[in-house]
Amino acid sequence: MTLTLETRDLTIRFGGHVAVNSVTCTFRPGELTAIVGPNGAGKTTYFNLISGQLRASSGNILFDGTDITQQSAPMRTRAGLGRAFQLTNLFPNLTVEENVRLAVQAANGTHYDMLRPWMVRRDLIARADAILDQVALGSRRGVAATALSHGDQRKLEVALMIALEPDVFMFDEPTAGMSIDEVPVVLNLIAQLKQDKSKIILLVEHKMDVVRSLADRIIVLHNGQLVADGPPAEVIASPIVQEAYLGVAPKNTAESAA
Ligand SMILES: Nc1ncnc2c1ncn2[C@@H]1O[C@H](COP(=O)(O)OP(=O)(O)OP(=O)(O)O)[C@@H](O)[C@H]1O
Repeated sequence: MTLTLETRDLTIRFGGHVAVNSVTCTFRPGELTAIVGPNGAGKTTYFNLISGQLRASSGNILFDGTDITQQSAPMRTRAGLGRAFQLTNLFPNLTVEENVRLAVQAANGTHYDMLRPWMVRRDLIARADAILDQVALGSRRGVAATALSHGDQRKLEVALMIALEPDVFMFDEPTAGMSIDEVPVVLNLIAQLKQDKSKIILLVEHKMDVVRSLADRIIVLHNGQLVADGPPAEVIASPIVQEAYLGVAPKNTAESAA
């Protein structure tokens, strides 16, 4: 059976406000889905529901055929849902290299062989090195996580997610706050991850140029509801998006769509 991630009538209420309203959607491997919509549409809330940071008021989340609606965020991570760590999840005083090695070890913990510790250790070190190169942090390996620039911290967050070898990669505005020269590194990294067609990739993103360059599919949330779903060109051109998304934030999108 193909791996799928599915939300069924997923809903969350904050008091009287329905932030995510009965969203039904299926995500499949080999597809990068961008989740777009105006400010306050419910994108991050939907993301948090999927990763387990928030609990649904009603509806279900199914991952690989299992209902994970009631599972904690760590359980979902172990099951294969990867979300970029916030800095608070890192060891801020450890170096970049130490953080990545710890994540690689955590991912391989169950396979640890007491009789071959050095052999295993060499494998893990090589894996950590490869990930550091992949995210272009090789030259920053000896720097404490807390001393990194904002852009490098975001890269480290992605490195830790890669280390955990998830089936689902979740990116919430991965280039937010980055300097102009840091952005391509992260976009190339996501494009590289897309090459592995066994992965499901979800991306919350405001910048339409980023969405256009990476997405295989776009879903649009508006007032917590799923209002469009399809190939990028089709969704961007649809009247509901022109009105609901581009219409609501003309300045933002006119700039980024240019
Ligand atoms: N913990 C919370 N308590 C109360 N209301 C919340 C909470 N989290 C989110 N909301 C509300 O839910 C709605 C959706 O917020 P959310 O952050 O998911 O939107 P978004 O589409 O990610 O917006 P943005 O693009 O601005 O990040 C907003 O009206 C927000 O104020």
